[in-house]
Amino acid sequence: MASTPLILSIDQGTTSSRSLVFDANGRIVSSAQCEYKQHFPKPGWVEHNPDDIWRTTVQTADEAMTAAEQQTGGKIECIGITNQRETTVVWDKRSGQALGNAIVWQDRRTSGHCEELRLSGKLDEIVRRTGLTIDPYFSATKLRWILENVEGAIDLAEQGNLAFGTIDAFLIYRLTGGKHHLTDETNASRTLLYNINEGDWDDWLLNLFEIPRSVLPDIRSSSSSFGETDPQIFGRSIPILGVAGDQQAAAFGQACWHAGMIKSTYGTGCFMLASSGNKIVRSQSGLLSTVACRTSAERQFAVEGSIFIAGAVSQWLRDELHIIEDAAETESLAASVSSNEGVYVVPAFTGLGAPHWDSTARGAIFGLTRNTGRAVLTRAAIEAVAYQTNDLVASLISDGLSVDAIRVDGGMVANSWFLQFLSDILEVRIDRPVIIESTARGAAFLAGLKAGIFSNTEQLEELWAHDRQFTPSMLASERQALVSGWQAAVKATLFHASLN
Ligand SMILES: Nc1ncnc2c1ncn2[C@@H]1O[C@H](COP(=O)(O)OP(=O)(O)O)[C@@H](O)[C@H]1O
Ligand SMILES: O=P(O)(O)OC[C@H](O)CO
Repeated sequence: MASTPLILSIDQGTTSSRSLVFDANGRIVSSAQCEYKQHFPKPGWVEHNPDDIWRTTVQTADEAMTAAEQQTGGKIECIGITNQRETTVVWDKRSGQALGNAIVWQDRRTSGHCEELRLSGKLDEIVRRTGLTIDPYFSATKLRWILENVEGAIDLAEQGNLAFGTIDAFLIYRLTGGKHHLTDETNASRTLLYNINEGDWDDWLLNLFEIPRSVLPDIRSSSSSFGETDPQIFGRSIPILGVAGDQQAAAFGQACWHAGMIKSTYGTGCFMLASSGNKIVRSQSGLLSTVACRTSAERQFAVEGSIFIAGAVSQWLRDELHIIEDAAETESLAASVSSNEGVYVVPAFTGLGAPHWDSTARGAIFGLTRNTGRAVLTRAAIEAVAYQTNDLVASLISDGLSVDAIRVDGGMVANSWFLQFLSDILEVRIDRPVIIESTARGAAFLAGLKAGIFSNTEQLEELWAHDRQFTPSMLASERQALVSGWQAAVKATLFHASLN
């Protein structure tokens, strides 16, 4: 019997590293997952230990590969990598050893630097070049911070021995035994150092952030060759043929590559991407322009709304408030009460992202009474994710895009109560696919196309199937009252931030 071609997809996420093996029909054959420690050394700071990222990646990859090969008699033919974006790490090119912890996308330590940039009148030019905005979220100010504050970094950079990367580049470097310092264009487009119009690192931005060009990886398109793994790691060399930032990979895994198609991923944060095909669409209402995955010569783009806290509200309820034991409990608790009783949670724990972009905002709860208990608080926290998505949809609409249906994925979409509420608030059909691991699937698609395991994107489109559709059923008056309550809560939160 001919052996089945298999694809290993490494999904290095904010809270865990996952490895999934897919077959030539885009089905999951095996998977392994390992959570790792989050470091919060100061208020607003979030770090990851790069060795934890490396260890959990190799461990889960090994586990998933062994299981899949034993189960099917097939062989892993290629690897796709997808990763939490913007998170910034530097390492010594000679040893591959990181200089300190990675600064995570949620980290706010560079708020002051961002404020200075805004006040210096650079916003419009930065937006024009990058499609992004000025915010600590992106990599550039984090890298600048490292060069200024991490011992030895600037000296190594001057010697040409310092490497910068988002997590994809770090993993490629280590997996290829230090042979390749590469990133892909979707990850590059999130650094604030990449010119979205020209498709390359931008000298004006490098100069502005004082970043030496020698620290930067070379950029490839997402479905291309990123070298082969060092045989000492998995016992043999395996080509890395697909790399993309996790949100772009999720859009690809959801087959959202025609202009106008929209996906929204609910992991730690929520990231909504609307494909704009081969055009860069410039939002006038707080959304970003970003590079999407492509499989041909023509570059592809998307409009993105980024919300920093989505599934992480469940972790907050579990780990900080201790009012639930498991994220899955939020579904039955939210459904156990008939309304939010006027309670609104604004989970601006790490500032507010799109469309407000206020890195100084902090979380708030409104409408508490002596009667407010864990069920109402949980419901309000989950509802907040839907209201935040509604703010993104309002931005898309005011930018002239139409929103007919949204394909959703990520850990939080296991919560059907949330998806029904989301559909009610958005007044839009929500499609949950059979495979909600779209991120990993997207990276597998990118690698599998390059390897010839999949013949074209039409074939991949046919592999997408929905598990359940959620359609709006709430009374317009009820919806309006809820959205107004949310808007008032956000306004008060922003006002409070402006006082500091
Ligand atoms: N049933 C659920 N209801 C609400 N949130 C959930 C549920 N299941 C998982 N989550 C949340 O989803 C997130 C995990 O999703 P995942 O896609 O794995 O995230 P990431 O890739 O950011 O690490 C966690 O924040 C978790 O709290
Ligand atoms: O790891 P996730 O799924 O929370 O995604 C993080 C995003 O890429 C941040 O931009």
